Amino acid sequence: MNKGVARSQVAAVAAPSRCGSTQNMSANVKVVVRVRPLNNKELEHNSQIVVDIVDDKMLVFDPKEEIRPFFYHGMQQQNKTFLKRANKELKFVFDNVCGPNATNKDVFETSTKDIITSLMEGYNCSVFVYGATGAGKTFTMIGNIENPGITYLTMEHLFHTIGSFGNEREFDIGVSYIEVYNENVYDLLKPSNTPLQLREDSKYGVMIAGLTLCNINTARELLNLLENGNKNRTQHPTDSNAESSRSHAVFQVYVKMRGKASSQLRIVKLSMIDLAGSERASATGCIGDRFKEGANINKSLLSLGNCINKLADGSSYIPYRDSKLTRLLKDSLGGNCKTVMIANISPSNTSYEDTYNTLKYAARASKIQLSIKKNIVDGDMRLSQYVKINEELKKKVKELEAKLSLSTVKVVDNKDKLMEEWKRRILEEESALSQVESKLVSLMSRQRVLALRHRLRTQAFSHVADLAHRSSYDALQQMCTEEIPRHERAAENYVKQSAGLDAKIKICWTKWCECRQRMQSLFKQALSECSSLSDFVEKLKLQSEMRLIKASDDLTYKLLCIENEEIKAFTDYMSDMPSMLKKLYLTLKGYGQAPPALTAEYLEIMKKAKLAKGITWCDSQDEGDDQFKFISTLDLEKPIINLEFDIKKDGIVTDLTTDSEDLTDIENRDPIRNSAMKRKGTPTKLKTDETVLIDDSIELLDTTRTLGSAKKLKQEYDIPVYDNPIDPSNLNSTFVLPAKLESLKKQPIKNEVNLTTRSAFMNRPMVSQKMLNFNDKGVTFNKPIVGKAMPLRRVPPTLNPRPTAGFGSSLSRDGTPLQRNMQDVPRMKVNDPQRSVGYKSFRARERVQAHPYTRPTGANTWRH
Ligand SMILES: Nc1ncnc2c1ncn2[C@@H]1O[C@H](COP(=O)(O)OP(=O)(O)OP(=O)(O)O)[C@@H](O)[C@H]1O
Repeated sequence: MNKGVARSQVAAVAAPSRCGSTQNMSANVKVVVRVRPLNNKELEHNSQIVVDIVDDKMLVFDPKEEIRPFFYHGMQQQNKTFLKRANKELKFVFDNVCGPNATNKDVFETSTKDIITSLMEGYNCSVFVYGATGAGKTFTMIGNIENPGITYLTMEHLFHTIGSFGNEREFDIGVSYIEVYNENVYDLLKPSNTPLQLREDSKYGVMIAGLTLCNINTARELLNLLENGNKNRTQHPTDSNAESSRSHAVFQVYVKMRGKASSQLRIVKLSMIDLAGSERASATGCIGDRFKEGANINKSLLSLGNCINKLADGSSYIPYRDSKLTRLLKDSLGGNCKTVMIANISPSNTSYEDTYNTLKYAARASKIQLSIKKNIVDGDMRLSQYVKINEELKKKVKELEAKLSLSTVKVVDNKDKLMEEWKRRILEEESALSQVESKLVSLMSRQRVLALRHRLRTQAFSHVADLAHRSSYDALQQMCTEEIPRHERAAENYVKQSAGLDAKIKICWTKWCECRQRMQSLFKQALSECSSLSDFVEKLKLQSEMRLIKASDDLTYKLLCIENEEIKAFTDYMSDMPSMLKKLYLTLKGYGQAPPALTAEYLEIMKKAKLAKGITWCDSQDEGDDQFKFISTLDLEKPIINLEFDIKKDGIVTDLTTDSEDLTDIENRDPIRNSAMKRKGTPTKLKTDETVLIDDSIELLDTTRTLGSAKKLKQEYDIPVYDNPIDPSNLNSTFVLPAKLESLKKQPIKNEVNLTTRSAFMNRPMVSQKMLNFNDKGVTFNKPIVGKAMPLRRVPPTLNPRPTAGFGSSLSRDGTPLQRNMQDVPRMKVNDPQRSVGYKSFRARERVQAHPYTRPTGANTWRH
């Protein structure tokens, strides 16, 4: 065996405590009571003895005193002992009772000598001393040089025993010495301020991490170790004991035995515990730190007492964890351990309570039943045993492998199930999403088709209206006028349908967004739990994209078909134009009325017509405009629900009321959107359900295209008064037609003035309910007014000389201030006999002037 101190892992040494083959046996805790002699103090105080030792196994606590008769004046007195409390006279029987004269050797002989035999047999053994402060625990355990304690004696005996086994076994002995002070564990062999930690292992039991183990070979070495260790132990004087130990000291010996002939290995542990004394603060007179020590001591001893009680009662739960001490003694008290308890008591009545308590605990402890087993590993097994064990292990391995493969299949199974479950959930959600999506796509397609049809219809109507307006052909104008209500109804229907679709799209789009959000989070969850679903998820995403692309393609195809039909109709319409144009041109030419510019233009058009491989759609510029984009694309992310093909935008009527008097200004404000809508003769729907008709009934107005000039013309032209006078200052070319145009149209049209101008007024349904003025000076009439562009009697010219009016001048020839852009036109009188001639010549001049090719450079007309 090696000498000296060596650090080693406790686990390695303590390992065998719960392993190896065992031989079970039951045993009680052996309890030895030691009664110390009265100390000097007790003797000085004439203390009475309250413990009567009957024999080596029995004692009586607080025995009855022999009552001697007391006589006074010859009479026996009865009440002599009336102040004396009643004796308990409790009889206790223990494994051994050592009296005041017993030496440590005697105690050793009766208590721990036997346990060395048990230790050699392979049992863990434990000895602890219990008692009040100053009861003689340390004296029993450690003793002194002259009278060594049981630790030394036990170890001496151990070494003696080891010596007797010298030929049979090899031994290895390690010792540790610790103290539990204030619920902290300290190493007494390697003093440190850092407490050691207790570890509990199901296999090896309670261990102390970082504990120092010292190898010793002789009892003398042990004595030196104990002496050094005790120097490190916490001791403080108390009233009860001048050298009171304030901690629990645990001395442990690990013995490793290996049979020389066999390979049998025994590793056993002997624990010897010197407990701190149980105490009453009053008895010890402790205050401050000592009081705290005492409280902790009492606490751990109380836990020990509880454990002893529970163990004695056979309780299934033992509160070992209540204190460090009980955790350390767990093995000694209730585990695989032969245990000896030495209860130290004082015989003095001054320690009456302590002695009584100690005896009670000792009595309880003696009832603890232990189940102990030998810690023997038989290393001398024959080959056949190895083979058998090997086969058993192989069998076990196979069983485990089978279990493992089953569990793997199960895991795979579970994985598949999980994947299938996710797929099912995703497909369910996908089906819901595609249903909503298909509805949304269908609604949006309908919206776009409707918008396109409306746009085409509006354009077509605008073309016809423009043509009719430009023409003086009454039939054409009539045709256009009849178209108005139809167009109005169509526009109304469009607005209604469009609004309905917008609402449906909005609802459907919200649903679609929710579905898609759910779908996204489902994808996310599924992928986080089952990454193998990534292909499946990607496939679904692609499918969804494909679905949208297809829907978009279908829509584009549908729109193209509609536009194709339109182009075809337009082509048919246009194909008649060249022949008509040719006839007209030739007629004009025949009359010598075709100017060179007109000829050049005609030839240019004919050239183009010949070269044209096809017809270019007149609105081809729409390709680049937003409206066209809206129609032809399908963007589910941003559904457009406020269409702008009408003048309505967000429920607000586009401003037709303007300060500008120039029609061109209005048209130019938003040429792309409004040109077709606000050209003269084009009805435009207002918020009030009325229709604005920009209607220059007097063809003369074509010369100027300005309202100011129109007014001026009308004033100068002196158009006769009809039914109701209208203030010419408010006269303009815009009329508001009521919604029920049909009824008004049926009113008889007066045709009193046989003038083209008048006819233009009369034959057009210029039935006004309200007049719009571009200067925001509208006048409302309650009754319908028929044909009423009323002339204003001219204001007599002033006497002041007027500036000469000329071409482009802002003054008329007669000095009347002209409106902006006013053209110089000859003045005519309606009642003039030559009026019609005058008018005709006026129209002729006007037309010549109006035509861009015919702006006169002199008085000549063009003749070919
Ligand atoms: N059997 C005995 N024979 C002679 N003296 C004894 C005996 N038992 C105890 N003593 C003496 O009594 C005094 C107190 O003993 P000891 O220190 O062992 O008490 P203790 O129970 O360990 O007290 P504490 O718990 O406070 O440490 C010591 O001086 C000791 O020498």
